[in-house]
Amino acid sequence: MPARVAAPIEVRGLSKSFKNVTAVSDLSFSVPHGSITGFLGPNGSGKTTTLRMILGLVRPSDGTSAVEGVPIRALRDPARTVGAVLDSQSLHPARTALDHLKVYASAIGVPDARARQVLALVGLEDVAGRKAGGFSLGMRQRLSLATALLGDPRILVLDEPANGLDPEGIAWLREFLKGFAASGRTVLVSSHILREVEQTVDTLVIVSRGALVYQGRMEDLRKSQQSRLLVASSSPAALATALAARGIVDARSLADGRLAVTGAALDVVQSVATGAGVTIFGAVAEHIDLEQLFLSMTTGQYVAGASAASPSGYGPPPAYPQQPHYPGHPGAGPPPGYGAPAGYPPAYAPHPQGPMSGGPR
Ligand SMILES: Nc1ncnc2c1ncn2[C@@H]1O[C@H](COP(=O)(O)OP(=O)(O)OP(=O)(O)O)[C@@H](O)[C@H]1O
Repeated sequence: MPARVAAPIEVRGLSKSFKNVTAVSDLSFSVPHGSITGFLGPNGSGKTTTLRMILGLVRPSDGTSAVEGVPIRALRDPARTVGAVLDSQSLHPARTALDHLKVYASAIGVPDARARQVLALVGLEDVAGRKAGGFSLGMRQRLSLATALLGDPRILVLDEPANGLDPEGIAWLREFLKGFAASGRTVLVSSHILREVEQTVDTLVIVSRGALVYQGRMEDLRKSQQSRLLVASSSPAALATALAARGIVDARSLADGRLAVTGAALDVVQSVATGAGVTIFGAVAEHIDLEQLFLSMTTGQYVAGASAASPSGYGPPPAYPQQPHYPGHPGAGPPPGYGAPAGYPPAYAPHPQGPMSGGPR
């Protein structure tokens, strides 16, 4: 029997509390080899803390994490194994892109020539001699990524790399990551916006309040989306009764008088209506998009799609507007630094972080 190949990243029962804040709670998941795994969750749901624990920068309160089967500190060649971009520090503003990379190249023991190679990989070769202080956010993100690539790692860990990028930057990142994974390598990328990574990731780990709410393939999540028919008829009550008699029990009245029917095709609804003497005036299919599904998983809140007249009767009763959830800040709204406008205040500036830099907190 072939030996079991260790997952690129595996966490088991990982937990972290900061004083009275539980940031991560009994979290287990594994990142499949060759995947682009999206690590999704709202602000404050414990993503950064988890990534920092995986990278050995935060000491777990409980549980374990492994990179290619071993704790990160036991890796023989960490820079060749995993490259990371976290958002904790800023680039030195007075240092050129090339110099910045050379400093890191020397720290991890790779030749200076690699600095130019990674600049080319991220499309920054033309600005190699420019100071990072004058870089746009997108350029800084690319430079951070270039730094993470210096060791030619098999695994990339990226914390919200699309944050603040324009659509062109996001498209570029998507293609870059797909190319990286297509070469048999693995990506773990966090985001608080599913739509932002929807076209990039093939596997999902979704967390809410520090705990796992979904792990699986993107494709399976898509398939699990149920669409419903919004039916306008001469008698919604009679139609609901007739549908129930045919075993179609998920039919709910909407505030606008339509019936929302789940689990039946239009021709079936039409034939049941005809049999019951009910006239159908019109029907539209409502599709729940993934972002709404994501919101319902992570906040317990269902937000109606644009095509829906009303969300009533669908999922948990929505209370509009609903406060986002910030663990550790019950009812207090966002903690300082959260919900910051687009653009990177210094505390959020991305920074490539070699897995061995800094000690665990
Ligand atoms: N060093 C720390 N000291 C105290 N509390 C912390 C610390 N780091 C994180 N937390 C708290 O832990 C919780 C999870 O934070 P974390 O940054 O891991 O979430 P996140 O999902 O990455 O959020 P975001 O998307 O906003 O970065 C939050 O309530 C946060 O305030």
